[in-house]
Amino acid sequence: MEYYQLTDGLQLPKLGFGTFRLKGSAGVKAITSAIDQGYTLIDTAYNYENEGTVGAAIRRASVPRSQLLVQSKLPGRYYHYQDALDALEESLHRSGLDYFDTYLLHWPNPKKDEYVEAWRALIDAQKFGLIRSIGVCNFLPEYLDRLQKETGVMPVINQIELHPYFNQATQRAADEKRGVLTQDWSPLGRASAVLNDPVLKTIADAHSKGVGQVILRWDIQHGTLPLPKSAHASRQAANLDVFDFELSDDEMQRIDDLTKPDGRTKGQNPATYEEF
Ligand SMILES: NC(=O)C1=CN([C@@H]2O[C@H](COP(=O)(O)OP(=O)(O)OC[C@H]3O[C@@H](n4cnc5c(N)ncnc54)[C@H](OP(=O)(O)O)[C@@H]3O)[C@@H](O)[C@H]2O)C=CC1
Ligand SMILES: O=C(O)C(=O)[C@@H](O)[C@H](O)C(=O)CO
Repeated sequence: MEYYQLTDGLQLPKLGFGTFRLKGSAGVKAITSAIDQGYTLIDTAYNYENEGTVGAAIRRASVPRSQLLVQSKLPGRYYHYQDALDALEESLHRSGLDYFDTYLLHWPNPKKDEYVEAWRALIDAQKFGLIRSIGVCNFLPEYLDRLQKETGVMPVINQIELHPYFNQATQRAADEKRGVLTQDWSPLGRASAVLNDPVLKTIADAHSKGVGQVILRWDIQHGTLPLPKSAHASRQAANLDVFDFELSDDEMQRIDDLTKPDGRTKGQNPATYEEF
């Protein structure tokens, strides 16, 4: 595995595991399988209602907790300061963990305008030792700058929707300029049409790889960290097996050219979409 170093010093693997919709005993089985196969960064969220499932999988897996990186997220309904700390403690309790390695604000919800207060809670939770690194999801450049301006602390991670049909070139550059690592949610486009794209298929065939593997390799060569989810051991293994080939500049460009202005999978524009 190769690693990124966050600006606060924490190292993250270049690829992690998404867990949205992995719940209950089937979820425990799937997440245990992912860890046993080599995933060390596990992405969950309060709103996935599966932090207990993630904790159970970690206790069953063959890798000690100290060698894993667990990432969860604070939902928008808990952005008042004390609510945020209480929700974080509840998430830790549900997962049976003493700390999260990384912890993110889930959505900016700009109309509600509470994300700065929530950010102050994360800054303090980090000081209390409940979280190692703090970040955000779905933050536009102006929201990142506001956090820096009002609290003096820039997030180290911004997790955003990113796949070949919505490649986020502008947001990626904005994150990089600010020293923020971009993580990619729905990197496989939630198993939508992108997985059958003919350009991706041609490139995949040229490398004797699958389309999913080409997408994840493209993410990593852009310096971002994809979080593919799969309930199936064989796909989990395939999605991790992306470190033995390299896309050429021309192939990278051909994939970049697939982006579409309205390429979001569910139209969730963080300037207008709100989630609590
Ligand atoms: N911060 C945020 O706002 C958000 C964060 N996330 C995070 O990002 C993670 C990933 O995004 P997600 O929306 O789950 O979607 P993904 O883009 O990871 O796609 C998951 C889908 O692709 C299928 N799949 C996985 N691997 C392959 C493969 N190699 N070939 C073909 N199909 C495959 C899966 O099926 P199967 O399971 O049957 O294998 C599943 O249906 C989430 O699980 C979550 O952790 C997601 C959305 C928003
Ligand atoms: O999965 C997540 O992390 C989300 O933020 C959700 O909004 C997800 O994108 C979704 O599709 C909810 O319908």
